[in-house]
Amino acid sequence: MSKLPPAPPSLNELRQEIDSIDAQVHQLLMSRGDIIDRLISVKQTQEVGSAFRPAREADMMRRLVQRHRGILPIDTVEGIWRVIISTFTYVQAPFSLHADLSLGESAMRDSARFHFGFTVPYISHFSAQAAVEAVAKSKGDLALVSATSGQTPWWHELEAEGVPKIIARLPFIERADHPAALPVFVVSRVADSAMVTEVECWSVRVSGWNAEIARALAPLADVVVVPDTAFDGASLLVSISAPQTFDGIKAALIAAGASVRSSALVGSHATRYTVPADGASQA
Ligand SMILES: C=C(O[C@@H]1C=C(C(=O)O)C=C[C@H]1O)C(=O)O
Repeated sequence: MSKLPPAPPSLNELRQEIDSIDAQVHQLLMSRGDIIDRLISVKQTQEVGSAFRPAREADMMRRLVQRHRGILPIDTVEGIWRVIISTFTYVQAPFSLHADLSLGESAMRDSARFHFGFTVPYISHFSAQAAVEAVAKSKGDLALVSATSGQTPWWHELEAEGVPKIIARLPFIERADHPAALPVFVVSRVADSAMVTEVECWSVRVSGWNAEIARALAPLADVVVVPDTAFDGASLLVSISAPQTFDGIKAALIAAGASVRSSALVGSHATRYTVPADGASQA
């Protein structure tokens, strides 16, 4: 006599399993919240501007993607953790997001909501300059500005000591079809020790700027350019990753015929991290 195969679980049993998992996930989130009070005192969150720790967050997002398996889309996992991390940062020290909408509203709003959720207050500005100025006047607010184009050299506001700097580039995890793919710089005031310095962002003012110089620079660094009438030249925001160095970029600019009038480090961020279509990730 052959044995009957075991009966499949009933729908009710499967739903009980899901309810039990949901209760555990919720319990774990509440336990995560219980750590915050202790974290605030150990980390001295109140003393620097923002509780946002870009180095830690970039590392957490990379590890999340590396360990992910199964049918849940990576977009969903990334979005859930962005909301968890941002909201926990917010409950440590409330902050607002100042988004520059001058290059389009919907993609910027999607980026803000995907990376920071709906609890963090969202404030619209009609220029990058205004968003960055609002952050400069605040203790720990964040500005979101385009990382690839600009209408004004807003990064001049970041040149002095003690002012906000570029602290991150979003999305943390780049890939084709990212639901919030707009390249965005996050500008804020954070503790120096919390900065991730893999990619340096330099404000460089040059005279004698032309298409040939732009072509010489293109393979060496990512550059946002706006005309600078005062110098009959251009204001550049140059993102430099190893093995390139600022001195190397400066030498390339001079060799191509530009004069470098001034330069200042205006921030830094984690190395861009890309997940190719087949799922394996690479720095
Ligand atoms: C919890 C911290 O503060 C923030 C919140 C984080 C989180 O919720 O995991 C991580 C980094 C910080 O932006 C921390 O510094 O570890």
